[in-house]
Amino acid sequence: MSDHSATSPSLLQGIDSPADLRRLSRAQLPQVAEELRAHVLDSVSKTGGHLSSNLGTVELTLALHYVYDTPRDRLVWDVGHQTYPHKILTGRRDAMPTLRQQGGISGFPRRDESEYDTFGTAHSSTSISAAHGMAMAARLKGESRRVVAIIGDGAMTAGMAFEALNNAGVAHGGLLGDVLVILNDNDMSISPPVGALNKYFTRLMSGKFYAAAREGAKSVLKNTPLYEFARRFEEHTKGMFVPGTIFEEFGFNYVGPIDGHDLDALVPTLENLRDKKGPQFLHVVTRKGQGYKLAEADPVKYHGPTPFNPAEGIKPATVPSKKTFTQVFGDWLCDMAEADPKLVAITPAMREGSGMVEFHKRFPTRYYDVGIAEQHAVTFAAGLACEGLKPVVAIYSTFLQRGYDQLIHDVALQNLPVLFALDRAGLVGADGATHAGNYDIAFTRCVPNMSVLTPADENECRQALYTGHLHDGPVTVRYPRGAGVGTVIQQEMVALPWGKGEIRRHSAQAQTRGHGSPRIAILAFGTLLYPALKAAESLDASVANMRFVKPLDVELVAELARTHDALVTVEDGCVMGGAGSAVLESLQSLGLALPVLQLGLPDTYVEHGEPAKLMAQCGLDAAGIERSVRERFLAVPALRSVVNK
Ligand SMILES: Cc1ncc(C[n+]2csc(CCOP(=O)(O)OP(=O)(O)O)c2C)c(N)n1
Ligand SMILES: CC(=O)[C@@H](O)[C@H](O)COP(=O)(O)O
Ligand SMILES: [Mg+2]
Repeated sequence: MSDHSATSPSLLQGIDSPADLRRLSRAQLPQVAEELRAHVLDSVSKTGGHLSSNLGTVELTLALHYVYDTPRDRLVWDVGHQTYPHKILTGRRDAMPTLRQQGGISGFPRRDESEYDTFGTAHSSTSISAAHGMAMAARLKGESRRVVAIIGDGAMTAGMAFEALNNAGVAHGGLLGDVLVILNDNDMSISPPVGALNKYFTRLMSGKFYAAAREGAKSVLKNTPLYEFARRFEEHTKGMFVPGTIFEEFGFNYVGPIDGHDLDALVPTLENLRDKKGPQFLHVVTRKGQGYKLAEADPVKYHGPTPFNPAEGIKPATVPSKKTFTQVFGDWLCDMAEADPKLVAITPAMREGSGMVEFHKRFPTRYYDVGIAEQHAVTFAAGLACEGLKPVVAIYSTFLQRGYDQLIHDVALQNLPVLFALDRAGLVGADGATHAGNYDIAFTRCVPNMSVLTPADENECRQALYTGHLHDGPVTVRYPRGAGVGTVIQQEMVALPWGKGEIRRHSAQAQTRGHGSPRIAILAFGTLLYPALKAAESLDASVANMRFVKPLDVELVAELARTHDALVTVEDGCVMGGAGSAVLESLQSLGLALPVLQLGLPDTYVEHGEPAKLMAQCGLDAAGIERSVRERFLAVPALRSVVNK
């Protein structure tokens, strides 16, 4: 990165809104781009966040806010992980040190954060649908505004993007939306992109065509006035090199590919497209990590780094840290694949995040990265299972939401043995509410044939995955982001007793309910077993590690209900419909009535922040569990003596 800003007064510091940007001359834009890129690198290196994608969208963002009348014109970003330059130009420059921190600005666009964030997002491939909706609304309301969807080549692989193209490219009751779709093609997803579409994009921007376009454009367009430049640029890129594309078949006017780091190409092309009616499609070529050599060389490593020193780059950790649950899964997957040739593994574009790099290396023919296509991932697994294979779908809890109908209709209804390794269960931290895996217990346990396992620690996670793999039906094994308590992981795989929990702590008051001192039992699901055990010490409560939400260990529930005066359920999923609800349902059918306190994630969206602090805020650390138990049972006369201690 060259240091333009060292020699001239800062332009970026004078931009508090896009209107300020639009007052600058075209000749000043390269300096703004340089300062913007430096600001992104500087702030992300301090806060952590999505770096490579943001370095790649600097010029595109600048050109869009320069050409379009934002916020009147709508920019709809896909995924939204590349919106830091947009945030900086739209009044949030000085808030960047708070990015993804508790109480700070979000790492994604949010309608409640800025009027420039036209559509809340973080799950991919929604932009064209939303932009089409906005464009049609403008037509119906008689407003003349432009709507632009900016979507990456990775996000473009999802079926939803094509559903939207299919709909946006034709007239509805004679009305056609004025929508521009910009394909930001950096030839990368989080990991290298996959699939036939990627091959197609590669052909469109292949050395031969794209390089010739750039060179040809330079000579054709030299010394032409602005409007003429734009007109000829489009003609040049369109007519000469890309006679017919798939996007034209969808009803879009395709322009490109153009260099997304060249403001002299971007600004006139956008000006030209801005004034066109109907569905437009602009193919822009960018480089992920542009301008920061280390990120250019390894955009995967710099996709979402934690804080680092930009002068040195990301250093390998010196102290070996505890294994994350993701690593536990990755190790198990390789060991299991070694033992069972029927195992195949699927990721919807999350190879690194799901811990599958090693599996991909060692078992390339049994590894499937299907792109950002969660629905397909699930039904594809169903097909594999129909033919006797044992598919493992490694998927973040939040992204399984995309494949819910497929989970019910294609997998569970046919009782197919598909193992869902559900990573990022519970709160995830800096990504916030969009990525929180709060709902999977509730939405999987209600599906017939599904089994739902909630291991408490690393070793149990390995054994739960093994147990799930052996089971002849659909199973989810859920585990959170990051590390657990750090239990020793036993290499030997031993199946957990199916549908059975275990008592991990006995209250000292080992009596039958109603006699002697009152007793409380905590029924813990998943990793919250450990804070529950801690809370139990001062409460002198019994604690059960339930392990299974479904099939629930009803015998254990009955035993605990008969020998205790109150039950507490604890889980890192939503309270509504969650594991605690399963316990209540079982008590009801057993005809047992006693006070029950359900602890879990609240019926609100928990914002971004540090996971431990957020869990404490939700009352799900040891102190919070203890506090809630005391508060709740203080109101029950029969239990007052135990919680008053
Ligand atoms: C539905 C969904 N699945 C997976 C993800 C995780 N994810 C976030 S960004 C990304 C890659 C997107 O690639 P692309 O759109 O090309 O943007 P780039 O990172 O290249 O800038 C993925 C897989 C997501 N956000 N949403
Ligand atoms: C934007 C997006 O969806 C991913 O990049 C996500 O932020 C990754 O999260 P993890 O860091 O938990 O893998
Ligand atoms: Mg990309």
